[in-house]
Amino acid sequence: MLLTIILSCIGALAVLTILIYLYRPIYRPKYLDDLYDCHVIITGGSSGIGKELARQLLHEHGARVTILARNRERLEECRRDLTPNSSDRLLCLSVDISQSYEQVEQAVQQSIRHHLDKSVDILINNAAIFFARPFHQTKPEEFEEMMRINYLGSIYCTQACLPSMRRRGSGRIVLLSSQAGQLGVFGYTSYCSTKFALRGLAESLQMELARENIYITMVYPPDTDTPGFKEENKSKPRETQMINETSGVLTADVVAKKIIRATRQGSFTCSYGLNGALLTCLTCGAQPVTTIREIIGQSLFTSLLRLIMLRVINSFYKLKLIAVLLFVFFPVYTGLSCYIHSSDLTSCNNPFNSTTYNAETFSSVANVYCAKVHVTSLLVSYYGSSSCSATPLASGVMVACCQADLCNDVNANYQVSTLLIFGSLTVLLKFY
Ligand SMILES: NC(=O)C1=CN([C@@H]2O[C@H](COP(=O)(O)OP(=O)(O)OC[C@H]3O[C@@H](n4cnc5c(N)ncnc54)[C@H](OP(=O)(O)O)[C@@H]3O)[C@@H](O)[C@H]2O)C=CC1
Ligand SMILES: CCCCCCCCCCCCCCCC(=O)[C@@H](N)CO
Repeated sequence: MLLTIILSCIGALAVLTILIYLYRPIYRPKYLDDLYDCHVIITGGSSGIGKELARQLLHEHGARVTILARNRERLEECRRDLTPNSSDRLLCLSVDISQSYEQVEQAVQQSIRHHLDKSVDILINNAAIFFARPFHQTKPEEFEEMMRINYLGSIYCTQACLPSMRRRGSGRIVLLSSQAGQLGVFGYTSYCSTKFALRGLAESLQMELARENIYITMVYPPDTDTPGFKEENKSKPRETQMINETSGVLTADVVAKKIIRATRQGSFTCSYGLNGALLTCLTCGAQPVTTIREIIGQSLFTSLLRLIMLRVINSFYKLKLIAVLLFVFFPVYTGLSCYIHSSDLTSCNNPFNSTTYNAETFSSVANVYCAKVHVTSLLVSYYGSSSCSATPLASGVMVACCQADLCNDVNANYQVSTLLIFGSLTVLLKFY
């Protein structure tokens, strides 16, 4: 008996050892301890995520940074912002990374000369353009331009930096993708394609470069509050907005911090929040891994995630109808209840009673809330963290909170009725 137990223990251990050996991470990059005096090139570093990366690398890590972007005024403003006392640690060069390889190469050479002939340690391919628009409203030239900047621009910069990294035998290359580089999203026919292209590039290139101690990091942020994002929002289809809202909005500061960490670790992927982790696990495909945690997570959970994703996608396909229902219902309902409760509401500071109120601000505020309500109910039901009955409740609470936002003074009657009406609406939608 004892012998059998001992033998099976040894057997189990042997199997485990073999499994761990077979499934060890494909490569293990060395952690970059010290970024002081590191030579970093950031494309699109004059705005948003790129600018925040430049700021943190300069001021928190003491790196030497070169920013490549087109607009000279924005570059100059950025230089003043980041180094008010002017410093030779920051070089800003005006170049369009999508025009020609030669121009990009010249800029990289200039950067190397400027930073005391140090070869490039880290290249961050961050520059991109983006907009959300249905396929049939997008011109062929717009597809071309986006591909040229987002994809070819990254190729040119990577090719220009690689020789010096190779010579030294180490380097890190970061490619800014997006959650929209992990799944197709309504309105992103042009943008998604460029980000999917980067994924193919990253997987193939990593296979070539791992033996040379050069590691690639693909970054998949959700919506991030940047000048580019604000511009994009001016003409975003509602469907795109509602889908994107499921992942929330981050600040450039948070996004940049994690990019720097992932780059130092040499992780192949860098994602954000619960949706990010789930999407990265679901879309792992044939990409390399650098940690045992990823191997276990991906091999155990991808099939389950596929099932959940099918439900999520199903709701994305039906968004239009749900959106119409909600967008019609919400303003009408809120208008009515403002009218009914107008005496309660006058006592508190709410925007609907102020003189600046007009129909347009009213419906745009209402629309944002609608999206949030819908998204909350989606999340609650898909993550299965609560039963069906929790969904309308969560939405009701959400609306109640939104209205408390509008009206500093919390009015109980008003909110209870909101909760009930919205609760029943969400139940209807759920069964539909
Ligand atoms: N903000 C978001 O919601 C998200 C962004 N991302 C990705 O993060 C990256 C940065 O986004 P974000 O900070 O919002 O972008 P912004 O639009 O705020 O900034 C883009 C930067 O890229 C530069 N740029 C654009 N085209 C070129 C070009 N042809 N040559 C050189 N530089 C160029 C711009 O400068 P100039 O115009 O002067 O050339 C600017 O500095 C992008 O790759 C984006 O796809 C991913 C997920 C979400
Ligand atoms: C099982 C897993 C469930 C996961 C739910 C899926 C959620 C998808 C959200 C997609 C968000 C895309 C944001 C793109 C932002 C961006 O890149 C732009 N701002 C720039 O153009």
